Amino acid sequence: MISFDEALAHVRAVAQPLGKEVVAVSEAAGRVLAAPVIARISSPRSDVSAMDGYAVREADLAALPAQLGVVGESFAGSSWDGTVGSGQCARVFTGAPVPAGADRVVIQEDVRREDDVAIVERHPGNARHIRKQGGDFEQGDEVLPAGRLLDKRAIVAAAAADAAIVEVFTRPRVHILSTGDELAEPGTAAETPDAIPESVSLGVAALAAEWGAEVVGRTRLRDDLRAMEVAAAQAIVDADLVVVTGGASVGEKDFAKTMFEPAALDVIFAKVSIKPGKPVWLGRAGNALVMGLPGNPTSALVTGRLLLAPLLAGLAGQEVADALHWRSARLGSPLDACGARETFHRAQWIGDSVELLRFQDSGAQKALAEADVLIRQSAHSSALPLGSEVTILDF
Ligand SMILES: Nc1nc2c(c(=O)[nH]1)N[C@H]1C(S)=C(S)[C@@H](COP(=O)(O)OP(=O)(O)OC[C@H]3O[C@@H](n4cnc5c(N)ncnc54)[C@H](O)[C@@H]3O)O[C@H]1N2
Ligand code: MOO
Repeated sequence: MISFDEALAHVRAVAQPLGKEVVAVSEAAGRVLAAPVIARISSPRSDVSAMDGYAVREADLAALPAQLGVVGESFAGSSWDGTVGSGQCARVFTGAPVPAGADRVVIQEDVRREDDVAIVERHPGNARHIRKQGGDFEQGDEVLPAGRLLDKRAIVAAAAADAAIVEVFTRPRVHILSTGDELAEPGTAAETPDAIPESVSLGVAALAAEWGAEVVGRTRLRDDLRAMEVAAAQAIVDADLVVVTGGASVGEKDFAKTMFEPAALDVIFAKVSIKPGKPVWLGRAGNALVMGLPGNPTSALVTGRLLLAPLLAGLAGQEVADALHWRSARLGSPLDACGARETFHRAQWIGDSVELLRFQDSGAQKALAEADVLIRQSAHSSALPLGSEVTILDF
């Protein structure tokens, strides 16, 4: 059995971007840049006011009160092209270009207006309230590098660079096959003895979308090998990555790998020394990758988080490491010594420490919803008292 780090090395080796395409910036949120975004304009485009008020000359504030003639008005979107001379000022609003001649803005709360005269009675302080031209970025600057995920913050920067289109990596197409005679569509299990709601594929689909995939299919299969082979043959044509849930272990009807044998499944790894999720596997069939997750819901979501998320990150153009930001936290409950498998405990933030959930069963579903983080504990490591520092991953 291989270790988690060895499994991750296999994932890294196959997690290469699939292709590139050009999309409208308005459709690009959640995608990964395949080329940098270069600014077509500077931001701000010129020196602009940071406040609503009056553009004045600092020298005119040397003797107070200052009485300044209002000679123009500059708005964001329609500037005034005049010049503020000595003893003059111009009305300006937030985001409006500061007229020539002026070197500071006095906020309107510090100005008394009498007809066409603005009166400044007390010195308004040192803040000039002017955003310098190019203070954020200059025309021609690289605003975002290739490889950057266009999250809610980066998409603002891309649009601010005046990009109508961006080059992004194609999204991996994922088909999820869930296996098991006991599985029923949620909402129909109660009527049939021994049936259970098929829950796992919904979580895997949500995880896949979160990591940049396009979920092209979600199919529930009975443990009928012939029908499973047909579904497998179709899925590897329609998708870049097929995720199979369940049937990963050694049961008589565990056909998750067998169903891909007519498609010449090449197994990259099978079984990883982790708890939960030991039966997780990865292979290739035709042009598609195939990842098998254990059927136990907590095992499926933990292995999905640990191995599927990094695989998808890489296929979608990010780094595998982007999906695994390990950090440290304090234990809010003691941890027993670890067994032979590296363990990923489900835990919850309580204040500023992480507490183990009481129910650690790999079949857990309600407790799964309560797990904020995974605590990583090395195989054979000793027990840890409350307050110890541990390595965690957002779940
Ligand atoms: N003799 C052994 N038995 C088992 C071993 C082993 O090494 N030797 N490994 C155990 C471990 S660890 C795990 S994890 C499970 C994984 O088994 P499978 O991947 O074959 O999963 P199934 O048997 O199909 O299902 C397990 C469990 O999960 C429920 N399930 C399955 N799919 C779904 C779904 N889509 N939605 C909701 N629930 C699902 C299923 O009903 C079972 O209760 O094997 C151990 N056994
Ligand atoms: O790996 Mo299984 O998930 O321990 O039950």
